[in-house]
Amino acid sequence: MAKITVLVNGANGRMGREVVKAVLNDPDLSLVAAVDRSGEGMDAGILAGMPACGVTLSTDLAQTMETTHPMVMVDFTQPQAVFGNVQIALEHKVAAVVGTTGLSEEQLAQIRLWTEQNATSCLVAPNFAIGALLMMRFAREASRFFPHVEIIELHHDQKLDAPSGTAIKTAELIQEERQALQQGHPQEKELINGARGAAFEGMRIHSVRLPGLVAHQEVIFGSVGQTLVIRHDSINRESFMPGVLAAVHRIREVSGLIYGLENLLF
Ligand SMILES: NC(=O)C1=CN([C@@H]2O[C@H](COP(=O)(O)OP(=O)(O)OC[C@H]3O[C@@H](n4cnc5c(N)ncnc54)[C@H](O)[C@@H]3O)[C@@H](O)[C@H]2O)C=CC1
Ligand SMILES: O=C(O)C1=N[C@H](C(=O)O)C[C@H](O)C1
Repeated sequence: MAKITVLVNGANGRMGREVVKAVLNDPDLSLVAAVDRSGEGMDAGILAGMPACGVTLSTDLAQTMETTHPMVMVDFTQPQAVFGNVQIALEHKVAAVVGTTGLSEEQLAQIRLWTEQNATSCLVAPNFAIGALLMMRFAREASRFFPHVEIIELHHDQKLDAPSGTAIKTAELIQEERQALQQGHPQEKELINGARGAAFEGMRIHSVRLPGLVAHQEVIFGSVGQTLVIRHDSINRESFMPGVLAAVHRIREVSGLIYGLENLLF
């Protein structure tokens, strides 16, 4: 069977380097291009801590697509860049696997249109760790019985967006299931701005940023005389790779926009 050819965008970043390594180690995938705004001309394999692979980093995504013709682009860049990157990929009829967070609902709607216009597909996955998908699924289920809930997400201090994409997706899933509820005391007042976290449909999301952390989330439910805590920890970035690889393998078997890895895998 022919290998799936892959372009990694953001190949010099924390996630991008891990994806390059995972693609190089997968016998059914072929890394044909690596793009990043830093590290131009460096070998992607070496940057990822592997032997040289002969793919050097470039900075121009469109031009690189036109010369290397990848089947799939994997994007782990940054919130301000991802929308434009996805447009370039889909207009070149390259299927996109997107881990970068920060896309708005309006942007997702536009991405859906591009997939339709170009007869291709795009997965936007706020979290590729299978344990995180289960944490979100369990939280959604628990909220049927425990409508009082707060989300605490904890990440490394280089993260650009808050709250995390995972926390937003978790809140959206909970919202689908739980009864409408404005939590907290109606007269509560913040003595310091932001003390109660971000408000989302009557629940609160809290963001912690500290060196030493990777990606962690607790969903805390409270009821009379009991609490339930659902927690997931990514202790390294390898935790995301089985999900990324599964998405690269499957993305061309589907069409349109898929939001959430669970909708491709489960
Ligand atoms: N969906 C998931 O499971 C996960 C998602 N993420 C998300 O992935 C994104 C990247 O995270 P990290 O790798 O930690 O960040 P990072 O800052 O380590 O890497 C981003 C890389 O993208 C490059 N870059 C930025 N703008 C670019 C552009 N316009 N064109 C080409 N390259 C560009 C940077 O030079 C950098 O090398 C973030 O949005 C983060 O939230 C991170 C971990 C897991
Ligand atoms: O920036 C990160 O690191 C992560 N970002 C994603 C998010 O915003 O949810 C996924 C994971 O939490 C790691």
